[in-house]
Amino acid sequence: MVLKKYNINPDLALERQKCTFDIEEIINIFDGGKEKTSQRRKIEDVVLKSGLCHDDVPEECMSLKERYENAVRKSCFFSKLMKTELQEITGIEDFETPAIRRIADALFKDISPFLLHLGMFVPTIIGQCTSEQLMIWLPKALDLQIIGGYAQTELGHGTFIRGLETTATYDADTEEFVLHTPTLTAHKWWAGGLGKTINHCIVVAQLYTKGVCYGTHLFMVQIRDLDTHMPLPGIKVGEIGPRMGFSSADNGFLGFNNFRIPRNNMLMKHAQVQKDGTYVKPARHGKLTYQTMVFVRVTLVNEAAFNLSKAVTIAVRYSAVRRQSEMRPNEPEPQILDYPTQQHKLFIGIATAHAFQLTANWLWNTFKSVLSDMKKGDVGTLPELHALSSCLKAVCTSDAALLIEQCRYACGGHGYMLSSNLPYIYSFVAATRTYEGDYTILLLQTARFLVKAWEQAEAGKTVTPTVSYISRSLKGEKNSWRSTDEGIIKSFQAVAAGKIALCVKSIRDRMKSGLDYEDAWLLTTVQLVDAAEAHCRSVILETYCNEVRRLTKSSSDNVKIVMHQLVTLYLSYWTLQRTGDLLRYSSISEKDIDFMQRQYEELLQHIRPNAVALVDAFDLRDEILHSSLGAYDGRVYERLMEQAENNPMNAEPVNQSFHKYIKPLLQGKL
Ligand SMILES: CCCCCCCCCCCCCCCCCCC/C=C/C(=O)SCCNC(=O)CCNC(=O)[C@H](O)C(C)(C)COP(=O)(O)OP(=O)(O)OC[C@H]1O[C@@H](n2cnc3c(N)ncnc32)[C@H](O)[C@@H]1OP(=O)(O)O
Ligand SMILES: Cc1cc2nc3c(=O)[nH]c(=O)nc-3n(C[C@H](O)[C@H](O)[C@H](O)COP(=O)(O)OP(=O)(O)OC[C@H]3O[C@@H](n4cnc5c(N)ncnc54)[C@H](O)[C@@H]3O)c2cc1C
Repeated sequence: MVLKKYNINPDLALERQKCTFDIEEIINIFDGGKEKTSQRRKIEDVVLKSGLCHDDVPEECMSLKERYENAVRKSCFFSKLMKTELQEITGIEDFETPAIRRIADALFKDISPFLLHLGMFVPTIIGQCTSEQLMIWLPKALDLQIIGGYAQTELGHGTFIRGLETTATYDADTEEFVLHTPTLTAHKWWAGGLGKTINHCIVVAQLYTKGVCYGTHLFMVQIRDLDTHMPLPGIKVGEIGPRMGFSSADNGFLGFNNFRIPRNNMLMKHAQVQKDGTYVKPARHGKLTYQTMVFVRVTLVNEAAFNLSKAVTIAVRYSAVRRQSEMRPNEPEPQILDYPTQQHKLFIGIATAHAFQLTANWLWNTFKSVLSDMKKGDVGTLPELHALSSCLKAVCTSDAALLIEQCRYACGGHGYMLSSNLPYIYSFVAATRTYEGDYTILLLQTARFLVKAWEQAEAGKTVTPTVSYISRSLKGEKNSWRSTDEGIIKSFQAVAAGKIALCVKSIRDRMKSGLDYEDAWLLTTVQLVDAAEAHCRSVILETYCNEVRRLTKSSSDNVKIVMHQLVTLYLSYWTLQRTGDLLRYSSISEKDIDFMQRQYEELLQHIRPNAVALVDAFDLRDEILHSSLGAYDGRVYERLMEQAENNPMNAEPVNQSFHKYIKPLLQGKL
């Protein structure tokens, strides 16, 4: 749609006059510097001027088939743009640059069928191929001569990778692997792009050679003819059907009937099958084939932050424009943003978007540093990265989904309109809580690491920095509540330590009463999930505080003030959410809680004048927001009416169903 130009709504104009800080300063902080901001804006200009974002009818009014075809069209032209103009004009060659990710949303209100190509296919080639394999597939994949996906999940198994049923059996006579789908439940299910778009696929299958099963490994498989796009003989492939979201992409199913691929199509960076069928196991770590999942989990923390920033921008701008009810008899209707309960719903969204974005950046740097250790042959830092990326992916996607839904509630009935974009943002983020490792499963992975860390600390060994609070707790350090940043973080660490201690105790007590370790663990899993969540909270709180302090060192005082107000709001909010835990594991008193409640309510008032400016500082263009409620000019009612008038349902005054059914019904002739 072409966005009509309106004058700024006067309420929003006034809000912007109240701003106490330089918005550009905050924008630069989140972009990573002035230069990065200007580079991002340049990329956005190129894409927006390309005309690619235009749809003749609103996407939500298209059929599923039309939506898919429209998204393919845009993906192809966008890919061309990335290879040509974007590279030439901005000098950017890296597809994963956050700027490309952001502007992609101007093209796709839902998602691109090419997402998995860039999000998982290319990263798997980079992380799992030998240098010879890399030279064959990477240039083709980057140049989009081949388009791929990642087919791991099956109809019967997603979480439990070791339970996957697809087999890849090595035939030494022909030096080929035979891929086979032995049962109904062994069919690959869900892979993005698989339904209709891709011609290649990374397939995860149980490797058999010389009659022995060596567990799951990765294989590069061509599934469609490059010219006709017909499925190759021995391949059964299709689309799995309509979903809650992801409607403009094609999630697929895939079955193999003794389908042969060359030996060299096993991705052999870590494990190999030699020509005679001899298996060479990975030298360093058994789970290196899971690396792409770790990469995506890291990027999903960024997705949580970005999508939450979109939702809260929409809801705050709308709340500044919307007037409803009265605070005192006969007074004019206030902006709904003036209600403390509305501020309570929304300001935590702004603070959380900051917290998650800074945590995402920190996690990305940790990921890069672990990769560089691994390149040198050191896999010692991988378990901590796995534990961190697992819990942060789980908690950030889950919190973001809840807060996005809260933004929708904050917009009342209009938030329910697809044109608000809130339902799209929600359904996208809701899926991220499940895919790439379900919430519970990933927290249990972190819990495993925490219990081990506890045992190591008990044995007097040094533990990694993110769990050093465990050693302090074991040494008997008592928590004394202080309502400072550091004090609150320490108390949250005391909560995590207390919960881990109880888990360890429960497991041991259950074992003493005769259970084996597996059963004792299983019966403790409710507590273990809780402990891992508590650990994750302490990591986010600490990272957020540290990063704000570091990044605002040379900022103006006004930016320091407002960024720190958000940090304090975040700390107070979580303190009040977790009073039960804090009363149990820290020395917080009822008086302290009263103080925190008052502080929280005062902060809402302090932040109120800057609320619109703070969401403006996410610097999200209208074309990215796609929202009738959240546009920069605040012309909510004009846009809602515009959308209604453009609704294809209104193209004819009388729908044909009247003549076919209603009239005969009215006349008793049906
Ligand atoms: C042209 C237009 C384009 C526009 C687009 C714009 C471009 C932008 C591009 C970038 C975008 C980025 C966004 C990306 C979005 C991508 C969309 C993704 C869609 C979804 C994809 C998927 O879902 S793929 C499938 C994912 N599946 C899972 O995650 C399954 C979850 N299950 C597991 O991970 C495992 O089964 C398990 C961990 C639960 C258990 O595994 P297993 O049984 O094998 O292990 P154990 O439990 O026995 O543990 C043994 C031991 O190993 C450790 N461990 C486990 N996992 C790991 C790991 N990953 N790394 C390291 N170590 C691991 C575990 O902790 C144990 O350790 P111990 O020391 O023994 O305790
Ligand atoms: C939109 C979308 C896109 C996707 N894209 C892809 C893709 O491109 N490629 C791909 O391979 N896959 C993809 N997936 C699949 C996704 O990775 C899986 O759905 C996800 O990993 C969860 O696995 P599952 O569906 O088997 O859930 P299940 O494991 O069946 O989970 C169901 C419930 O059981 C619980 N549960 C399971 N095991 C345990 C346990 N051990 N302990 C306690 N509770 C347990 C879970 O917590 C959950 O509540 C996609 C999924 C979605 C929704």
